[in-house]
This record gives sequence, C-alpha cells and structure tokens, in this order.
Amino acid sequence: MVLIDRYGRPLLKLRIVVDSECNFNCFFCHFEGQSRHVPSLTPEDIGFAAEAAMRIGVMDFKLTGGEPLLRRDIIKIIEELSLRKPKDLSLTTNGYLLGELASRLHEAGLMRLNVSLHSLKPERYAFITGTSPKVFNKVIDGLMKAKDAGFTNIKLNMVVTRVNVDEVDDLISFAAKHGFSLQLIELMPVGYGEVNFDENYVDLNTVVKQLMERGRFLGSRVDLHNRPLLSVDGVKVEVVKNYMNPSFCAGCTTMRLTSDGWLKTCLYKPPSVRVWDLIKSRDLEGLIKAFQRANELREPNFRNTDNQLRLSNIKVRLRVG
Ligand SMILES: Nc1nc2c(ncn2[C@@H]2O[C@H](COP(=O)(O)OP(=O)(O)OP(=O)(O)O)[C@@H](O)[C@H]2O)c(=O)[nH]1
Ligand SMILES: C[S@@+](CC[C@H](N)C(=O)[O-])C[C@H]1O[C@@H](n2cnc3c(N)ncnc32)[C@H](O)[C@@H]1O
Ligand code: SF4
Ligand code: SF4
Repeated sequence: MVLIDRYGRPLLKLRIVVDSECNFNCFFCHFEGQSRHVPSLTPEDIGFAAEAAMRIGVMDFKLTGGEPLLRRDIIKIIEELSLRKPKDLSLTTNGYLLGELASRLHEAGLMRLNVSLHSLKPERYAFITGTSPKVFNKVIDGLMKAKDAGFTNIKLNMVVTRVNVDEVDDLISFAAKHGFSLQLIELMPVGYGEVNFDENYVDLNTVVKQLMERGRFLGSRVDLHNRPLLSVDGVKVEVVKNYMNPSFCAGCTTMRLTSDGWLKTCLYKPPSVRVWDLIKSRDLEGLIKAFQRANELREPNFRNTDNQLRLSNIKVRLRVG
C-alpha cells in the first residue's frame, strides 16, 4: 500500500531531521525548514516512527539535520532503522565527523551517503560554511575514509551560488577522479537562504545548458522530483532545480519528520502535523492516521497555475456537458 495525495503524488520517502544543531554555519542554510535548538526524538522514537511509515508504504529513509553526525547516538539511530529492513537508508552530512564514524556507519547498515562539498578551495569553503580553512582537509579525509569503509555510492552535494558557480567543472573532475556522483543544488529561499537569496541565486538551468554541450541526458528520477540525471565526463550529475519549478514539486514524494516531532508537509511552508505525543506514547494506529492526515494536506509549492486553470476548466466543461 502506498499513500497518494490530492495531487496524485505518492508518498515514498521520509526525511528524518535527527537534530537541529550544527557545527557549521553555511550562509544559505535552510535547516530543513525546522526550528533551531529544539528537543530531539530518541533512536527508539525514530525507529517507532519509521515502523508506522513503513505500514503506509514508505520504505526509503533519509537522515538529515542540522548535522546528523553530531548526534552521539547516530549509530543507534541507524541500527533502529536498519533492523526494520527499509529499501533505502541514507544520510546527508557536512562530512566533518565522517573520518571517525564512516566504518561504524557502514557496519550499522547505512546504505548511502551524501556529503556536502560546495568548493574545492579551502578559503572559499571556509567562507561558505562559516568554518576555518583547516576544516576542508578534514572533510576530504572523511570522504576518502567513507570510500575505504565500503560506501560505493557517494553523492557530493554542491549548492550552486554566485560564490562558487565557477567551480562546477572542478567538482565534476574531482568526482570523476574519486568515483563519486555529483548533485548540483539550486539555492532555495528558505531560512538563511531566503535572507541572502537575491545576491546569491543562480538559475541552475543556465549551468545545465552549458554542461549539456559536452554531456548527455540519462533520464529523470520519477521517484524523486523528476530530477534530471546527466552524464558529464563520465560522472553522473543529478540536478536539484527547485526554485519556481512546478515539475520538481509535481514529483515530490517526500515529507519531513522534524527532530521535535512534527510531520512537515513541505520544506517551504506549513501545514505540519504534531506527532511528538503519538510517538512518545507508542500509539501506532494514531501515528498511522497522522501520516494519512499529513499526506492529505500535502500541496505542491510551485505550481503551473496556467495548466491547473486549464485542467479545472476541462473538468467544469465535462461536468456541464
Ligand atoms: N524543496 C525541496 N528540496 C528538497 C526536497 N528533498 C530534498 N531536497 C533538497 O535536495 C537537496 C539534496 O538533499 P539530500 O539530503 O542530499 O537528499 P536527496 O538528494 O534529496 O536524496 P537521495 O537522492 O535519496 O540521496 C537538499 O538541498 C535538500 O534540501 C524536497 O522535497 N523539497
Ligand atoms: C540542511 S543540510 C543537513 C545535512 C548536513 N548538515 C549537510 O549540510 O550536508 C541538507 C542539504 O541541504 C543543503 N542546503 C542547505 N541549505 C540550502 C538552501 N538554502 N538551498 C539549497 N540547499 C540547501 C545542504 O547543502 C545539504 O546538502
Ligand atoms: S547546510 Fe548543513 S552543514 Fe551547513 S549549516 Fe546547514 S545544517 Fe550545517
Ligand atoms: S512541494 Fe514543497 S517539499 Fe515538495 S518538492 Fe515542492 S518545495 Fe519541496
């Protein structure tokens, strides 16, 4: 069984925001649209929430944050999820603590890793992430340790802004050299990303157009946002172009479980459904109902209103006829 929302979109994936804290301070951080410095669910709570999600057909879990590797019990969280045998279990990290944790993450059952890497220039990396230039080498070391630990499917996340758009080719070369794939992410006007959006936004379509001069289109991810997949210089490049993109939202198959126990139906905006008490009291039926309710409330953020008008006109005409 899979839940379908009012716009015909299946609910396939849960992004679990495991914490609201971070050791970095990226100038664009959206913090998954959740509040800072709030309490967090325990590993057992998260496992229980995943169980309810699996009952309604969600088999794909993404751990994110804040910085998920700051949780001292991150291994236990992964074990709790892994024992329920999901189809996909992945984590997105800034990579700072990856060197220390990579082997244990792999052993605990984590299947995939996305590592944010917005620049290959230590000074610029520090500027973007609000850290010191020494941090860059630690992140690169973490990436190499993750590869050695057995992670075969590592995606580099690059949020493309005016600060780093000149490094897209360098990131492709770096990914090619080390066997990673690359995810180009358009800046989203959420959280800090909203505050400095105008001076930093780059339309990803312009970047993709240039890449297509030497790359080829492999297809779209219909399971997730209809994201285009390209092959450029032998590297798989995934395009996360969200801003003003109705096709992206039409393919939205996700919702978020925030660290303080809300089902957040969209990154950008309410509504959210509170599930903290249902999780804490282990009310499985109540939690399944809350998932169903949140799914009914899901709405695409960017929509092609012209098309929608045309569609509703057709429906009206059919009814009248
Ligand atoms: N607007 C929006 N952005 C999303 C959504 N899901 C993921 N993103 C963004 O996509 C970018 C990449 O997210 P990741 O955490 O690396 O995960 P992912 O690529 O979505 O997931 P996988 O393909 O499973 O690895 C980040 O900027 C996320 O904020 C969504 O539903 N809506
Ligand atoms: C919120 S972070 C949490 C995980 C981890 N701290 C990290 O940075 O990888 C998840 C992903 O969202 C990206 N991101 C953060 N703010 C963004 C924004 N305003 N627009 C687009 N992507 C953003 C990050 O670069 C990262 O790849
Ligand atoms: S994007 Fe990730 S690493 Fe950067 S501040 Fe946000 S949570 Fe921290
Ligand atoms: S509907 Fe909201 S959460 Fe879904 S893809 Fe669009 S912006 Fe993201």
